[in-house]
Amino acid sequence: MGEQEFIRAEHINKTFSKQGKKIKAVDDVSLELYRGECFGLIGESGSGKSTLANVIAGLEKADSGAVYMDGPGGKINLLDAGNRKIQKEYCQKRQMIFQNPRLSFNPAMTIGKGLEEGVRYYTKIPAARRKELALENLELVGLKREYYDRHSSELSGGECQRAAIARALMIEPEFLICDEITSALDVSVQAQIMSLFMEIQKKKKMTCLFISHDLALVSSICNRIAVMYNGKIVESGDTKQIIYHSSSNYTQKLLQSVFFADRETMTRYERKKMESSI
Ligand SMILES: Nc1ncnc2c1ncn2[C@@H]1O[C@H](COP(=O)(O)OP(=O)(O)OP(=O)(O)O)[C@@H](O)[C@H]1O
Repeated sequence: MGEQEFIRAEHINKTFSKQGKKIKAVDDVSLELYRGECFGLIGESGSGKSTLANVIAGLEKADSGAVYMDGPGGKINLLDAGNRKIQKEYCQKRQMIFQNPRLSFNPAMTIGKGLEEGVRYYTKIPAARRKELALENLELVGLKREYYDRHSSELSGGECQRAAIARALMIEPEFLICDEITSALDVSVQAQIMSLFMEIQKKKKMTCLFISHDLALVSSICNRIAVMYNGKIVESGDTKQIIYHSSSNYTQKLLQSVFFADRETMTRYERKKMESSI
């Protein structure tokens, strides 16, 4: 049976203006994600990954392009600004996890209340059940129930990213967008967060757009990847195919720097994952 399409971005363009200069952050990008897959988006810093993700998430307005998903009566364009109902429904289906987990939480609010925010906004679930849900999700990510009453400043970086994952799971999203979720963490903590993330993604069968500049990490968890450079997707498809038979000079350079030059500086976890993935 063929893969079932979950979301499709078509001809996305986004330009920023900075000090009178135009920066083409995303340049005519099209991308398709299958239901339940973890799709990797890689590329160096400034290549446009976050901007593309923000457009797909509905957090950034594109200059042009469309993002299609199944809706009542057929495909709907999520970028259709006129349709607030569609946008609210989509926001309930997707969640983002960012590089800096502390920014996911209001420092004045307890972790528990931070977890409950989305549920309070999107659903009519009563307060007692909201609290139960928050406690259940804290447990799911390996945090004790007492973290419910703590503040983000009282958590380590890794604990805070666990809490951010729990927060993202609260409204049971179908689609997770993960933007460099381990880059701000210590190497040993990165491995723990990655195995937690992979376990949850598989268990909940969520579709995921996983963004990272770390090709070794992405190739260890994603069967399909896209490589971005200068706002464009220079290559996309099967991860192994791209690693072994890349047709793009840029990907080849990226591969050389990650898999060969940096081999010595890789952590044992990264090396093991990379080697088992190719
Ligand atoms: N709000 C903004 N205003 C002006 N320029 C921006 C803005 N956001 C991004 N850019 C520019 O757009 C380009 C793409 O940035 P983007 O953050 O999408 O890249 P990235 O691949 O995610 O990089 P990183 O891995 O460092 O996060 C960069 O040149 C960046 O400076």
